[in-house]
Amino acid sequence: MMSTSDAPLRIGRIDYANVWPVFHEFRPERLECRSELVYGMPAELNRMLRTGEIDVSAVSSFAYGLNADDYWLLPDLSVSSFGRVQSLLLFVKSPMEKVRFGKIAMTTTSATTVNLLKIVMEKFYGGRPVYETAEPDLDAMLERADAALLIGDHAIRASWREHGYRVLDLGDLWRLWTGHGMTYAVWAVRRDSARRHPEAVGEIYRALLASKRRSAENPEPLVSEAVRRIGGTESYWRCYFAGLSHDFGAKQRAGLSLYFQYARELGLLAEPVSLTDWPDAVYA
Ligand SMILES: C=C(O[C@@H]1C=C(C(=O)O)C=C[C@H]1O)C(=O)O
Repeated sequence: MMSTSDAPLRIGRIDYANVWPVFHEFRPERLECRSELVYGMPAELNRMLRTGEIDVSAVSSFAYGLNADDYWLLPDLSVSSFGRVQSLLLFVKSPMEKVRFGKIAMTTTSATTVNLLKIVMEKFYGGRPVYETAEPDLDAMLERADAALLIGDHAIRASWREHGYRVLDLGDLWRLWTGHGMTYAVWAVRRDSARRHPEAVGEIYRALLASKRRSAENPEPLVSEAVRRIGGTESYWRCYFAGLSHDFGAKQRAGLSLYFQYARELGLLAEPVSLTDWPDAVYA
């Protein structure tokens, strides 16, 4: 399904707090072009961007890697970290000795982090666990598995509980083993949509950058909204947002390129991935 030229452009918004700094001040109704937001979990938006049900979206970087020939990156937007993220968490029930060759339950909502976990377990820890995907419910996952991977707000809420498990932060592990940062999500536009609507995509892109800039200057509105909508303390959310980077410069690109290289080495990706920016972004 592809949008026709008079249909509104559909913009995917990941329904997790990690993208708020880019979307918080973004108001599609104030734009000249017709556009609408579509909320979803990363895995749903990944699928919708692939089928053309949406035109531009924050998606898992792994999903970009799978479809790089059909997408362009909106430059300088990402969800990245240089170390600890606090929302990409492996909850470990059994000793790591057992987890390495045991069973790991992984949330259905992710594409980047499930493959990051495979890289960490197989390449760095020399393990070969069995993976299964499951709805993001920590107790149900750990009834049947030695460890469970949650991302986003599901991971944050679970980390606040008195759960008694050991917790590994995937951003931390990646940094520890590689020395690099990691990019979990990027903003991608379908090439066919961008060719049909370059001006609208430019307007949307400028508005996203402006929203990101405002949130970086003053994260306090995000912090209060997160406390109100999700819970936790102001200091938790200040630290959470400060630990994320929403830029996509040389350092983020280096970390993501290494991830794609390792994913290929493990057969998780069939082709090498090049990071190709939307060529008209220079005019936006
Ligand atoms: C930092 C995060 O990054 C995310 C992880 C994703 C993935 O694993 O596919 C996709 C988008 C982001 O939501 C997070 O979920 O907390």
